[in-house]
Amino acid sequence: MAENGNGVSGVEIQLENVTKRYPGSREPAVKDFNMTIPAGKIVILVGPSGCGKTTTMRMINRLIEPTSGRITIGGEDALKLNGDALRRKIGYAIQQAGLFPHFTVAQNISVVPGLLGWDKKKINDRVDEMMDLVGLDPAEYRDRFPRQLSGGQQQRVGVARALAADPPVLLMDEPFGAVDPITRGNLQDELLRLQSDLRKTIVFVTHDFDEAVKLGDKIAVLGNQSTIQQYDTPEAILANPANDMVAGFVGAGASLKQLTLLRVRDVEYADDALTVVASESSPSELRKRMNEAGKTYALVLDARRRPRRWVHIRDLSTAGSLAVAGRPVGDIVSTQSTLQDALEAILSEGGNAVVTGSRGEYVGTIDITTVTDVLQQLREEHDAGSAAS
Ligand SMILES: Nc1ncnc2c1ncn2[C@@H]1O[C@H](COP(=O)(O)OP(=O)(O)OP(=O)(O)O)[C@@H](O)[C@H]1O
Repeated sequence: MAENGNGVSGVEIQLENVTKRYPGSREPAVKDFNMTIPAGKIVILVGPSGCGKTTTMRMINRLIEPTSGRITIGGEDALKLNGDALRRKIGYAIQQAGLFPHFTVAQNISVVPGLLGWDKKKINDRVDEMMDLVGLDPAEYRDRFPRQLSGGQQQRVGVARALAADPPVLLMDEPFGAVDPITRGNLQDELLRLQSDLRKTIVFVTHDFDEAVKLGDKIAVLGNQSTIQQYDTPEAILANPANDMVAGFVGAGASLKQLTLLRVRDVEYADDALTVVASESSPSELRKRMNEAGKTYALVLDARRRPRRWVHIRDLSTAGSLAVAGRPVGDIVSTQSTLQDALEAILSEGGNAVVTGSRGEYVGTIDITTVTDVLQQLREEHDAGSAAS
């Protein structure tokens, strides 16, 4: 795919005065919709059930024909593109992956390249490349049928299929709606990782505001008939909801949600834990050091300085070696983790969560007061902001 500078392969989409009136309905499902979707960004459409999100999105790839209005994709009139051109330009991934049940994974991923008449070798290479991209080993999964995959794996195949013809635009309709929350979080992380390389223009529909905040460069909060209530960055929407409807959607936990926008590296975490490399010391030496430093807890590291165990000074009188003293470190966060992840780790650890650097090495610890201080500061900034406006 040709890139238009800065590694962006996506193109701008414009919707102008787009209306959809379904036959037999009195009111249009989408009324006079105007939006510019910037090239190479993820734009999320959120809003209550039935507000018109899916109708709006499907008009972009003409699965639904607009009643009136104009849609351009990279400057070209979408309503004038033929089927092949649309498929080349727009990938489409939906909830429950929408895979053909009697096609193998490879055949599913090959559908659009096949329609576009690519030769066999090119298609085969592309299948392997796409499977690697979404983290499925081709040797193992190529010839499986969808029913032989987990829900998360099916979604990955759905994304691979949508990307197979390397379209500049990707439409995703609740693509992770049908999987459990942990798999969903993983799929979201993978999409962000993919997008940092691919820089497609992605339009993504979801009910889930947290998902919107995590994934979106911009979020459009839609009301009935797809009326745009607010179209802005997640930060701006969280800090200043435009009206009561948006505020309701954002929810009372708005400042908590802002924790998903901040990373551990952005805050001042502590780096004063007493640490010891297990193979370089003994329980009695460590006890002496802890007494001198006035610490009741120490963190035992392995030879590569990765955190392994928490020990209380009491554990040291009975332990034979530091490799087995105390208890294993549980949830760990990295400097890249969001404060939301850090908060969960702190709660599950029941105190300090260990922070690691890029190679998994100890760099510090973070506790609940760090998080509550940040929340307090966000609230004060928000109050000052609303007082000023
Ligand atoms: N084929 C159709 N014929 C008639 N009305 C339709 C059709 N498809 C959707 N609608 C109506 O258009 C409106 C918008 O539907 P749409 O599916 O776009 O909403 P949505 O925001 O995506 O909803 P959800 O979040 O529940 O999927 C709804 O009132 C729906 O009943």
